[in-house]
Amino acid sequence: MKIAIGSDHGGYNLKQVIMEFLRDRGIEYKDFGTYDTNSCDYPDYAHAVAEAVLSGEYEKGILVCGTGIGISIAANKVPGIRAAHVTDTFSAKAAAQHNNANIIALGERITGPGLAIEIVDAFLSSEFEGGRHERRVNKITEIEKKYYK
Ligand SMILES: O=C(CO)[C@H](O)[C@H](O)COP(=O)(O)O
Repeated sequence: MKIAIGSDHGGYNLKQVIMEFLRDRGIEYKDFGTYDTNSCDYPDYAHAVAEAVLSGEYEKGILVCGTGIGISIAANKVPGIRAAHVTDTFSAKAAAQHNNANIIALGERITGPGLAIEIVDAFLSSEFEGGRHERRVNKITEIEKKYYK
């Protein structure tokens, strides 16, 4: 599994913790920035990670900003992206199993490093269950198609 990861300055430190976890687990990843704690704009990194996931080269994405909110909103503007802003492991698991989320977004100013690792682990180790959930996810795609030509 290859993971695309990105953050703004507000998520930079938590991203380092998550990347260490991925390295320890032997999970391949690419960091799409930002590469320091200088103030920057989260949509830039949301967009880069969203495109990387859409390209098919990366199976899932992880985004971090201060709250996880802005960076998930921005990623969700990209058709085909289902970015779930999560603050607990139950949601992280359900995001994969029910929503077929291809990105999770976390907030460094909200979620501590220990919980963040558990959230990432839950997301990466859970799979889409299909069935009734597939019908619902397909309806999300239908909505997208109405607005993005
Ligand atoms: O959480 C975020 C977006 O949802 C950003 O990380 C946050 O808004 C950055 O704030 P500041 O420029 O004050 O560090």
